[in-house]
Amino acid sequence: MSARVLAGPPTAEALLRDAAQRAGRLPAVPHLAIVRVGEDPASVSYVRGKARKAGEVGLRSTVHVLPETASQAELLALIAALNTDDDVNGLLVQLPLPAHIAEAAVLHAIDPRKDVDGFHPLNVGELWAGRPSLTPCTPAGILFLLRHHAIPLSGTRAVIVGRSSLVGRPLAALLLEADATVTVAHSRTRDLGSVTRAADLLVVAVGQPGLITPDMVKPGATVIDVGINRVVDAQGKGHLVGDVHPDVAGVAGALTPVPGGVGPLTVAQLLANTVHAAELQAAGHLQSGTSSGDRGEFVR
Ligand SMILES: Nc1nc(=O)c2c([nH]1)NC[C@@H]1CN(c3ccc(C(=O)N[C@@H](CCC(=O)O)C(=O)O)cc3)C=[N+]21
Repeated sequence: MSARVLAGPPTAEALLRDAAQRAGRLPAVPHLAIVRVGEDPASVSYVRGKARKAGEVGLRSTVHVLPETASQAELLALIAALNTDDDVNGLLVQLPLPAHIAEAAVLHAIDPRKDVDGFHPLNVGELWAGRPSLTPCTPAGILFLLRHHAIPLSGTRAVIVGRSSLVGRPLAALLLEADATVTVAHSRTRDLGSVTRAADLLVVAVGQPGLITPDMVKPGATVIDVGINRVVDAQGKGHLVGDVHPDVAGVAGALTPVPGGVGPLTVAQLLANTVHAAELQAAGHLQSGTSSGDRGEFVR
C-alpha cells in the first residue's frame, strides 16, 4: 500500500482563490513589501517566487534589496519607512539575515499589523494565548492543507520534530488550538522513533535528509515533510529532498512530497496573510494597542 499524496499546488490554488476573492472586496489592491538583505541564492529564489505569485493572483508587491554589507541601522530605517507608508499592507524581511544583524531587533521593528510572517513577539504571544491573528506562513499553510483534505485533528496525537520559531513552535500552537495532543521533539529527544511512532500526525521540520525512516512511522499516519534539502546525486545532479525517507510512503496513510508539498502552501499563505493584514487595516483594527490614528511605529 502506498500513501495518499497530499499535493501542494492544487491546495495552494484553493487558498489563493479565496484570498483573491477577499482582496476584491477591499478598497485597494493589497500591497506586500519584501525586504531582502544580501544575495543568498536560496533567498533570491524564494523572494522571486513570492513576488511572482503575488502578481499572478493580482496583488501588488515591491522587493527592496539592501547589500550584504548594509548596517542594522540602515535596515531598521527601511523598515520604519515601510511601517509608516500607508500604501504598504504587508511587510516581511526575508530570513536568514547576515550575521552582523540581530534578527530579534529586526522582527521587533516590524509593525505587528503588517507582520505577514507572524514573527513579531506580539503576534507570537497572541498565537500562544489562543488568539491567532497574523500567523506564520508554513504552519498556517499546513493547517490549511490538513483541513482541505479533511484530515481530523481534534483528539489526535500530533508529533512535531523540530522546534524552530519559523515552523515547529508556531505549528505546535496551531495544532493545540485545533484540539490535537501535541508533542514537540527535537535533536535532544531520546529514542525519537518511540515518540514519532505514537503519532497520528507527524510533522518533520529539521533539515536532515532521510531522518524519518519507515520503522519510525505508525501505519496509516499522516506525514507532513517540511524539510527542504539540496542534495547532489551520484551523477552530480542537484535535487531537492525532504526530511522523510521515500520508503515511508509504504507505511504512511498520507504524505506530502518535496518539492511540491508544503513549499507552495507557504507562499500561498503569505499572500493570504497579506490580504488578511489589509482587511485588518481597512477595518481600522488596532492590534498593537497604539492610540487611534497612530499608524506609526509600534512603541515598546
Ligand atoms: N521571512 C521569511 N519568511 C519565510 O516564509 C521564509 C524565510 N524568511 N526564509 C526561508 C524560508 C523558506 N521558505 C520557503 C518558501 C517557499 C518554498 C517553495 O516554494 N518550495 C518549492 C520548491 C522551490 C525550489 O525549487 O527551490 C517546493 O517545495 O515545491 C520553500 C521554502 C520561506 N521561508
